[in-house]
Amino acid sequence: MDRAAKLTPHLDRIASPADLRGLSDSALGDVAAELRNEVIESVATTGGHLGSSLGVVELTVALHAVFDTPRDKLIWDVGHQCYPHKVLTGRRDRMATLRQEGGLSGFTKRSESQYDPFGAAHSSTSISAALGFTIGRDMGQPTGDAIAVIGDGSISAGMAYEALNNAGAEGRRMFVILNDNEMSIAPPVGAMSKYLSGLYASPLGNLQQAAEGFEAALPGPLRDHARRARQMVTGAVGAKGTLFEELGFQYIGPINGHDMDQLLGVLRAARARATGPVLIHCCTVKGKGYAPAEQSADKYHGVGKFDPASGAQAKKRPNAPSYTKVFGQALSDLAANDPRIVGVTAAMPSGTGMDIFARAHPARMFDVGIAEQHGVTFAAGMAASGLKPFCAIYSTFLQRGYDQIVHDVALQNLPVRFAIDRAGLVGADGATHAGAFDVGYLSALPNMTVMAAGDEAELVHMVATAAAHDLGPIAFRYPRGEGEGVPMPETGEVLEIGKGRVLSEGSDVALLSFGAHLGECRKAAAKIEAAGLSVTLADARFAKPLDHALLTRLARNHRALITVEQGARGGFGAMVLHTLAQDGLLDGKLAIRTMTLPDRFIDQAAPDAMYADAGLTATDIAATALQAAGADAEMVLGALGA
Ligand SMILES: Cc1ncc(C[n+]2csc(CCOP(=O)(O)OP(=O)(O)O)c2C)c(N)n1
Ligand SMILES: CC(=O)[C@@H](O)[C@H](O)COP(=O)(O)O
Ligand SMILES: [Mg+2]
Repeated sequence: MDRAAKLTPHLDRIASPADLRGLSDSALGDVAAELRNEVIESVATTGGHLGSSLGVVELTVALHAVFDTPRDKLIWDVGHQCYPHKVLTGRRDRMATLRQEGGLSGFTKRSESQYDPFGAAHSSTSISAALGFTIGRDMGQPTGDAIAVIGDGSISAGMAYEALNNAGAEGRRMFVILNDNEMSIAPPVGAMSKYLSGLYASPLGNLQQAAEGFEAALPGPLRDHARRARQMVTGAVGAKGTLFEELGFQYIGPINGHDMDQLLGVLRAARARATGPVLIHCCTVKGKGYAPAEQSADKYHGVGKFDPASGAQAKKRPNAPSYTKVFGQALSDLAANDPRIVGVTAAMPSGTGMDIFARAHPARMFDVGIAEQHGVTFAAGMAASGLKPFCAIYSTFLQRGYDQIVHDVALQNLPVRFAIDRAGLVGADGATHAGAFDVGYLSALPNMTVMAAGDEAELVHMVATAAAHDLGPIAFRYPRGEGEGVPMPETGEVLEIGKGRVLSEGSDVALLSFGAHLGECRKAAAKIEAAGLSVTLADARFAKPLDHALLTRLARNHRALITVEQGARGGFGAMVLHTLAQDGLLDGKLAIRTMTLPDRFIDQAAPDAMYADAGLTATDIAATALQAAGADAEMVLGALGA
């Protein structure tokens, strides 16, 4: 993109936030206007979280202009709205690398910049982190004020209340900016959303807003008198404090988060006067200033590359249905004949396919907001009542509800069905969103059944199996994106719990796949056979309970047994090792290798590149198998086409 052609004279002068602090208020407005266009043009070439970023352009400029970042700690909740922040904090020239291998993260990240004091991506952590920094400041650490910017969706999560509760009680000076754009990924749900809308619809709210606007325009001493008068009036009419004031925060707002004068006035006043925790309620528009985003239902929450002139997104034709769509449709079909099936999502109906289910069964899909902990125990209550709840939560976000899975579901042996999307490596969202740990953290639980779909047809069978399984909790995992393009069954067959399947018989090497790396294992098998060894390829289907008969057969009849999974150590391969040891099959004759994700976090890249980085390509699998089977180096190199 030819920068000269874009004419951003004001933005060009901003090498760091310090350069904002010498500008006039109107010049700051000019920077914001150019910054918005910069974000649109940049995300058009990379894709990413456009809507949220456009909603905080003025807020970002004002926060960096008023506060002394990086000494003052600006903490973005989720961090998906941080693109304007990244442009202003020295990363403008790297925005073209956003969410790509070796490039900028799509979220804030400590290792990326001193202006990113706290990493994010999972929501609702910013107030807790800000309070932590505040304690640090008060105990003499070299840090200034802490400012958490949290959205109306993110503030619906329990963790945010834990933090508000604690911060309100601590009573220490810190700032929370509630960025209220009346959107989560989908339109917001929950009583909190209604409450916030009420705050700026209330007559008092409007009066307060008018008074504050008037106040902010007054010169210093007069402004103090006006403020005191307003507080007396609101006090006199017995104005009920907002929830936030009841929790010990000074509440300011609602203010217009796109009005630079209001923002600057309120932030300057708050910074000058705050002696305790302050919450500034900022009303913004998700996708602000870009018609295609403002007009779209999801406000361009997450977009691919697009034409900035029209907003038209580059749509590539899928080769196969996505696992998400296959799940949503399979569940909808089953629910048509089973009134006990209900669905639960935590603010991600479209991401999980629960939107498909909701269109078919609107009264049976429950969106609990960003509240995975509540969602799991809510589903447990449904199961205890006799319903068949399908709790559809991404692997990475399910981590948020782990104790609820242990304590409320597994321990009580309640038949909650967990539909775990985004299992394995997810690509552009990087390490924070990797679905790496669910197999380990679920297989460790008594009563839990853990499945993984080898392809999209297997997913249909697993949905049917889960629906039929009333004996206790059951989970099935599947990756982000398209399936393998295999023939699809008319309906799902109910699988025998704990039984795997053999896809091809051999005698030298056994490849035991768990989940969607089955395709890569097929390619590896071909390479191993090309090297002259015969291969048994099996799909375990279950990590718990394991198929002991299959394991015994593979262990007894092969020189080498290789397990492969799209997950971290401590998952499927570990379960196999436990079982082989218990079954006395670790006799020293069998060469065993467990192929997992490595013991490190893997940054964003295309999924194939991430799996290559993880050492899980077909070539890696073949090399591992051949070496385990005692093939000489020449044979291995030959097989690898090296
Ligand atoms: C624990 C967790 N659950 C779900 C998500 C997925 N997610 C990312 S952004 C988002 C919506 C956030 O809404 P809001 O805080 O209002 O921010 P906005 O996008 O409106 O700026 C969700 C659900 C997440 N990042 N973390
Ligand atoms: C910011 C966030 O956490 C979500 O928007 C997430 O990026 C969605 O992931 P998918 O794109 O895989 O649905
Ligand atoms: Mg929002």
